[in-house]
Amino acid sequence: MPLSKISPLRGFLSATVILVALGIYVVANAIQLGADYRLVTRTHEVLRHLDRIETLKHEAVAESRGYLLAGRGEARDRFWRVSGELHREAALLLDLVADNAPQRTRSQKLLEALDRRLALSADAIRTFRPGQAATINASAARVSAIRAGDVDVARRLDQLRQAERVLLALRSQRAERSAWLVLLATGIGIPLSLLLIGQAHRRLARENRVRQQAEAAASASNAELNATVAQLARLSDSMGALSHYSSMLQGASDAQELYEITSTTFRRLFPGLAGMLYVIRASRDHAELIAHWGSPVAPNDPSPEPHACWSVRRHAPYVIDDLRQGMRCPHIGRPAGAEAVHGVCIPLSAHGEVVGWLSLQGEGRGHIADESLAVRLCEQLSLALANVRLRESLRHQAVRDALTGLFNRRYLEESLAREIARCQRRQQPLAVLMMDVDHFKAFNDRHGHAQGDAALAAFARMVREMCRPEDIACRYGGEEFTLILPETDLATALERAEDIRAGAALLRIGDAGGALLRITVSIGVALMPDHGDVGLELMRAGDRALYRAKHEGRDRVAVAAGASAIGAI
Ligand SMILES: Nc1nc2c(ncn2[C@@H]2O[C@H](COP(=O)(O)OP(=O)(O)OP(=O)(O)O)[C@@H](O)[C@H]2O)c(=O)[nH]1
Repeated sequence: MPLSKISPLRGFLSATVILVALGIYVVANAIQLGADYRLVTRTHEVLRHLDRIETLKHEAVAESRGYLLAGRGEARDRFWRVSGELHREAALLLDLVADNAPQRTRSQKLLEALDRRLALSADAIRTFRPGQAATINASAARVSAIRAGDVDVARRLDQLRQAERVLLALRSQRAERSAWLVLLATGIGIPLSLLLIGQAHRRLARENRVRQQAEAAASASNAELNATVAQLARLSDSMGALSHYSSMLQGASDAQELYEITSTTFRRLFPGLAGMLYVIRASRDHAELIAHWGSPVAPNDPSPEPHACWSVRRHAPYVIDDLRQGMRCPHIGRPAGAEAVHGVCIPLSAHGEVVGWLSLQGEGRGHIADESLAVRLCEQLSLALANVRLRESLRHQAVRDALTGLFNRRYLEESLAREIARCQRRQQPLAVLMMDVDHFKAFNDRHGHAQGDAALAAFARMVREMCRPEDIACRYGGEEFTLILPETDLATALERAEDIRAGAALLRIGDAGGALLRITVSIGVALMPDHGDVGLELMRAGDRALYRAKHEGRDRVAVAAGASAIGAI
């Protein structure tokens, strides 16, 4: 298997095994080398002893000859002393070669040869008599034995030396081989271990890198997943908020409720932002700030022109990164503080027409958070606004007279019955004024139908302006009008009727030629409970009083018959 394919664990294990085996081998070889060294040292000692034995043997022989030739006693004494020393050396030699049987045998034989040779010299010394030197020479047999002994000793010494030298060579060779093998094993084992460790380290580093990359990828995908989950949660919250807002808007009965729901919803969903809700008036000449929430960070025009907002001009949300520097909508003033203010204006469009806009503003620079949610909320608001307007318009059409804007006859009959019941419950009076424009046929004939319409509208406007909020002004039909005055007694009713009559007489209706036309009205007054307890009864009584006012000369007020003290004014 190539080294690069070995796993890091295997690599480290193999390197450890090699290093341990190498260590054991080196220790074993060191022990062997130690033993070899000791043996070599001993061989040198043996050789030294052999040299010493040879030297002592030569000394002993020389001393014996000295004694035999010169008869000096000192030479004889030295002979005995050297002989003793020679024996001690020989004993030491035997000790040194005790574990080597052949050398031991050779050493014993050398010792024996020495003993024999020294015995010859000792014998010659013992038999020597001063002045008898010539006798020695005469003993040829002894001389021959001495020479043979010398040769024998020399031969045995050589044998021992040869054997020790062979041993020395063998031991040196073995020690050298051991050292070389240690070197070889170390030279191979250590680089191989290092290679394995390096390879394992490299693989480990690579695996570490791969693991780190995998961990980084896993953590990135984890973060991505978390972000997606958070986004989904936000989306779900947004959808929930949107759905709740939508259902609340659908339940709203009028525009005012829409504004309140919108204000509450935006305050909750966009807590850091101030909101301004503008609605363009039906006349489209200006917009009106009809609701606001939060603390505005810039001044806002309460009644700007519709085109004062860029979102209306562009029919799209308009983001302002910083109100201090960017292209502000003209309806937003310059923020007073030094801090950046960001904002967005979102148009409210329904059925292709912009009906208003929502302006959101907050401290700091940039886009508002969750702008898309704000846009979708505004879409819902636009639809709800259009629906409420449509509903109000239909309701208006159903109960209002188109020419005068007053309530129509159907509404009159419904509300009269309701108001009578209410006043009866509270034991309060209720007055009904039946009003009719005098000689209106003649007015029409003289000035035209359009002028007639204008006169009716002008009269209706005047009546409406003179009404209290609880009064109900209606066009009964043609040029006839009815005014219901709840909780009004006869005296007050007559006062109000007289005010209307006088007001009508003061009306000036301009014709095409610039002339100012005048009208007068007659009014009949009936009172609940004096003239009846039901609507029809009261209206008939009022009608009769009106007829009387006409009959008595018009431009006057008459009270229905049966009323107490007050008669016609
Ligand atoms: N211009 C205009 N005329 C209307 C309207 N409705 C009713 N008229 C007219 O009002 C006139 C009512 O006339 P009459 O009922 O004869 O009464 P008058 O002329 O007002 O006379 P007196 O009520 O007796 O004073 C008729 O000519 C109708 O055509 C309307 O909506 N516009």
